[in-house]
Amino acid sequence: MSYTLDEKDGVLLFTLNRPARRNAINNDLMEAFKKVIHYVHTNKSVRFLVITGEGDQAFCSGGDLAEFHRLVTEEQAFGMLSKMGEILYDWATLPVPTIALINGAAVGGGCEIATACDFRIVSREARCGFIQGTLAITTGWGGATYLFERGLRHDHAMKMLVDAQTYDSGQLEDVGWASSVFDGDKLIALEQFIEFMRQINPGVHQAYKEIEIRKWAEKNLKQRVMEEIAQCSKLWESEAHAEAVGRFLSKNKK
Ligand SMILES: CC[C@H](C(=O)O)C(=O)SCCNC(=O)CCNC(=O)[C@H](O)C(C)(C)COP(=O)(O)OP(=O)(O)OC[C@H]1O[C@@H](n2cnc3c(N)ncnc32)[C@H](O)[C@@H]1OP(=O)(O)O
Repeated sequence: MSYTLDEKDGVLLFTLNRPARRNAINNDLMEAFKKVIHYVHTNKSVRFLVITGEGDQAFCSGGDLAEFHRLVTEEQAFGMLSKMGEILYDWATLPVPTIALINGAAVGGGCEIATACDFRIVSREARCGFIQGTLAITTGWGGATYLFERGLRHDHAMKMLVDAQTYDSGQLEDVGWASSVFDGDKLIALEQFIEFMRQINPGVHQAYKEIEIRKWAEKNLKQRVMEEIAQCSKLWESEAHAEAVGRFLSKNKK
């Protein structure tokens, strides 16, 4: 199974379980995201939605380059990118606090998924970054649109995107992307992070989420996400992108 889903004491823990692929997102995992979103909407017992990665190497390495390398044209790319873009919008507008429990590298689309969450709790050893630029593309799942919504100083947000480099946990906290940095057991860190939230009525959490969701509706956020995705789709069919992905996929091959 490419993921696990555990509900305990109001916390729904969604674990990406493809460690041999650094928890890369393939079509199966996109369907899993949809199941998780439906579960949250239909189970009022869920008070917090947490996403994490299996193992200690990666939270999520973004789209599965082997699976998606087959997508060549702008139209083919838009089909996959917009599917995940819709999913992430539905994720970002859930009525419960969403937490990215970042146990390792969060790069590319993995960084976008974390940015679409309300909170990012980052392991001291983790490195995260919007590395899409190194593949001659831009963020393809709405991550830049969410990043500009997260209240970072504009130059900090822009530099994360245009540098296309990974940041260590200290840098991520300095620029305001990481909500907190933890050492040791991630589940202990999670419980410490939600200690006070647990004491508050879920209706309060839902009301605060609705304030942000109303703002996003007024600002046409979803339309802006789709425009971001259309832009990435155009770059996807470039020779530079195909060559960059080909280099990555051949780098470890004997
Ligand atoms: C799809 C759209 C979306 C967007 O446009 O927004 C994106 O996500 S684009 C960006 C796609 N992601 C990447 O380019 C990241 C690629 N991965 C890495 O940079 C590294 O793997 C890293 C930093 C995550 C971890 O490095 P580490 O040294 O720990 O591991 P390896 O690189 O040796 O990888 C181990 C193993 O996993 C395979 N792998 C890793 N990432 C992916 C991936 N995204 N898709 C498919 N497979 C991946 C890698 O090929 C190795 O396989 P092996 O068979 O063992 O050689």
